[in-house]
Amino acid sequence: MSEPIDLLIHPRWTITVEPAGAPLEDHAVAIRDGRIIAVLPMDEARLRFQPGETVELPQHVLIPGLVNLHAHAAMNLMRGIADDLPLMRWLREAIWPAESRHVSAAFVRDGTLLAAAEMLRGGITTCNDMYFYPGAAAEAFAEAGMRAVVGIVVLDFPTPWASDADDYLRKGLETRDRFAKHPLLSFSVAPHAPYTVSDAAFERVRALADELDTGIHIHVHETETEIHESLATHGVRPLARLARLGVLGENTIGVHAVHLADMDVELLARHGCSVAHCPTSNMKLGSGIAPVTRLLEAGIRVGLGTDGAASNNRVDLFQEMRHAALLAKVASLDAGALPAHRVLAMATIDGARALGMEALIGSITPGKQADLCAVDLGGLFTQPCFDPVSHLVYSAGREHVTHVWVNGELRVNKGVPLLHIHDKELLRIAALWHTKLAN
Ligand SMILES: CSC[C@H]1O[C@@H](n2cnc3c(O)ncnc32)[C@H](O)[C@@H]1O
Ligand SMILES: [Zn+2]
Repeated sequence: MSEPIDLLIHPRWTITVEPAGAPLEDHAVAIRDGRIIAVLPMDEARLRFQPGETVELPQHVLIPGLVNLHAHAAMNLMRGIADDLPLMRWLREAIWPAESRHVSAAFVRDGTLLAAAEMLRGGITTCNDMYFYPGAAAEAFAEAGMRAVVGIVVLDFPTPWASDADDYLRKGLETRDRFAKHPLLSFSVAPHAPYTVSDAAFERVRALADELDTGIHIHVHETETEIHESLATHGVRPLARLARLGVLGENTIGVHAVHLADMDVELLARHGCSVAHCPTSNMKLGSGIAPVTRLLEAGIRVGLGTDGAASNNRVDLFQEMRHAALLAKVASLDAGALPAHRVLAMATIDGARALGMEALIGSITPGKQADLCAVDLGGLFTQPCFDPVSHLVYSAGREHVTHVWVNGELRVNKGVPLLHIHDKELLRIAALWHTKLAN
């Protein structure tokens, strides 16, 4: 008697990511109740299972859904609003003034919906987000059916969302309680950066993260200015200050980590921190090149992030994979630096590990949730195909993504998103905000 299952996916290649190894050919992935229950040769799958549905993908590669380890999803509404500026001028002269005028619950909900649609279509199934009005972001991710870790943001200055560090934490906690039972949502504590958060607020951040057993998500060592200012104000480099305040730990994700002395790498490694590498944002803001090879050699987990659409200006992990691989080679003048399979692991299982979600997502492994992405390698631009992993990183793009599943639910089918909200409506929303922000 064959076992009933909900779905059998039969791609040409399956890249499980873990265990690492050559792509599996002519295998199938069996899914029941949103979970992967087996990865096995198709011949065996035909005998063993009675699927409710079979999806044949004869020229596709199936990979785990991609994990965006750092995003400000709502900033999709500010794509292209201020280009070609370095970080501090970009923030102080353009972005923060625009945010203080326009950010609201409606802004965050609409912007996050747009970003979720862009991410899902590009194969991203999990987003580690950090933005104001986390409740509005959570609503949008839930509506889009996308997995997200929503940041409880903390700054020491007032914004439309909250007045001071206590207010950010109190409102963030209320939001977390509101979504506590949601199957796709979880929360982290997200102090913005060392230069916007006081020692006293960091102490509350650490206490809250300990109490809730959540991660900490923070921008660190993005520019040299940040380090000089910290030395002038606190007498130590930002990471040393965070270590002193107890903010560094196995659940801490440091975003950017571009300017690192040996002592900084040593601190990250000793505390078991992870790094969210955002190569495109680092290039576009002229921040520099993160020393990814050094970080990996020190045993530090490195995942990939897009950052927000105002500093990228795409929310596209295929782009980040390619940029990460190419930048590492340029930085070290070593073509062997960051090979394709390592970069794919960074965009999947390493991101999942950084989020403490490796038991749930990040690889095509029995027992994990069925967050999956199919990429069509049958077209002209990906011919011939000697190695699908090479094509994923160096040749293909998000335009080749055809199917995306989250928890076994189809979110993109043959390139067409299956969201409750249609593209036409999303375009109308974007146009409305464009008018508001332009005036
Ligand atoms: C507390 S909500 C997030 C806050 O961060 C700003 N932001 C966006 N990108 C970056 C970046 O690369 N470095 C530092 N801060 C960034 C965003 O505009 C919000 O104000
Ligand atoms: Zn950021």
